Amino acid sequence: MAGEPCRPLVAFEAEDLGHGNQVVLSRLSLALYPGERVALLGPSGAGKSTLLGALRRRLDDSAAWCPQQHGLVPQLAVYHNVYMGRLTEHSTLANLWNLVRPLAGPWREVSELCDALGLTGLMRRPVGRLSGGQRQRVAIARALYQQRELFLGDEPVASVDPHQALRLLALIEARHATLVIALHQRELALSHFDRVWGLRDGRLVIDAPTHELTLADLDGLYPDADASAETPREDRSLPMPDPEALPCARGRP
Ligand SMILES: Nc1ncnc2c1ncn2[C@@H]1O[C@H](COP(=O)(O)OP(=O)(O)OP(=O)(O)O)[C@@H](O)[C@H]1O
Repeated sequence: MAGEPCRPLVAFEAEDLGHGNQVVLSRLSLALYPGERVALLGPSGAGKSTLLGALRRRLDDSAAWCPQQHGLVPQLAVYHNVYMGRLTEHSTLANLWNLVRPLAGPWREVSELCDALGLTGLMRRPVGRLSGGQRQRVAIARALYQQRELFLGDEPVASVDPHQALRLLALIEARHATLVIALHQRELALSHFDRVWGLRDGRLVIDAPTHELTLADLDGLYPDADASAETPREDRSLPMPDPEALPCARGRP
């Protein structure tokens, strides 16, 4: 109903996230709303993968997952690696048969995805014989093949050129209503996402719509960034929005 606050797909309220006894992100509060495209930024080790892992556990089967270490099997062909995105949807027998003789339906679907991702003609090539950028695209193809509403990506466009990064993001966006993507390209974060979550020093220090942010705000996340940013870092830490005040639009406006 108009005027009703929309419900987040997932929310954390003052939660500690980490590994075993090690807290990486302390007292983390954030919410992901339907339709949002979120760029997750922060220096190496800030906790981006840790947060994505926690989101993934909460969202379970509703999220397609494109991990940083692609998790591809180098000995297997591109087709088989992409097919693994939906391995659990088929019977063991079908999966075994598919290894020997690819199933017609999945072959056609994977082939279309590979064409869209610039992997035409590589369906039978073992992943171990691909370039880094090609492997990255296979990992994206496998995540797209899962056909979920939500996409979680850990630096899925890290090892491709800027032009290709745009194309890949467009493909991901076209197939998913909601995205959370870790990346290091700050300009891309501002130009192609609705919202930024910025991590630094074990905290979420930015949680804001991109139209309220500048490159200098994002530079402040990185200790090595140009110190010419004019605003002191304390002032660039943006408060959490009040979910009650947020109508449902493309995520929250
Ligand atoms: N499986 C793990 N077990 C224990 N500690 C871990 C594990 N994975 C990550 N860490 C630690 O958690 C902290 C955050 O790591 P994380 O991988 O989440 O950062 P990141 O922002 O994704 O970094 P990068 O940009 O380098 O991928 C680091 O100190 C890291 O050493």
